[in-house]
Amino acid sequence: MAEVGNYGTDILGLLVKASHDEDENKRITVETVIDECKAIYIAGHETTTTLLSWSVLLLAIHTDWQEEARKEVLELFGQQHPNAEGIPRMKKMNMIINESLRLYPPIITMTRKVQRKVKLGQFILPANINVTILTLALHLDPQIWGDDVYLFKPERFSEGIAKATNNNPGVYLPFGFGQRSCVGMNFAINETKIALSMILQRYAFSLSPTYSHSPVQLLAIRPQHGIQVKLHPL
Ligand code: HEM
Repeated sequence: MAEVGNYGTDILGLLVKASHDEDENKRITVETVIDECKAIYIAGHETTTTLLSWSVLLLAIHTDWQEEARKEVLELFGQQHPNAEGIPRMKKMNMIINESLRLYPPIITMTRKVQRKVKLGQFILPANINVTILTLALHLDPQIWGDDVYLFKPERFSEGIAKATNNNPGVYLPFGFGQRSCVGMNFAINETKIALSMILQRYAFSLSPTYSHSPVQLLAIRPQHGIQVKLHPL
């Protein structure tokens, strides 16, 4: 139990603490606390769920990578729950997640407001317009990724994101870029690694013939009819 006045150090605790700040100028309203909770819930739930779903689809199709991932999970954790020492050492899993996020970024566009008139390449952008960045178009550009751009090839990321993008961080944006990039990135990646590991420890899975491919944008890009896989207990 938290003591009175001690709200804990998780995000909710920090928000509640800020709503009780003695300095009126720093204090936030209860409405702001509620808004922030809604933002975190919405930004954090759909996105991670869809990443996990598309990763399962890709591994159900590419069973060679599923085997590679399972081998890594069993080497690191055996049948134990994934732990804090092993999770950062998951190289194959990282490659698979990076490639899933390239092909199926849950958030496919981002918007930035132009604060003041600025020259961007050959364009002059006036102040107060919104610029939309097409994440998906960048992720599927053959000039950046090569002619095999539509293929699931986690080996692109075998030497990290910088190498895969030729040191151009602006072409791979699953979590955005700059000061307003995703605050939940590490949390989401760890959560996905844990969930996938626990599935791989227990089941082999293959794509069901009833699956029908139909990505649809409902906030995040999600599979319209779900993802049906056949589970084979190990
Ligand atoms: C696979 C999972 C996720 C993906 C793909 C994702 C993607 C993104 C993207 C593209 C942005 C916009 C960044 C920008 O404009 O540069 C964003 C912002 C944000 N994300 Fe995530 N996100 C994920 C998980 C999460 C989780 C788990 C949380 C919270 C626990 C979260 C909280 C937020 C918040 C609060 C923002 C707004 C940040 C700001 O405006 O300063 N996200 N996310």
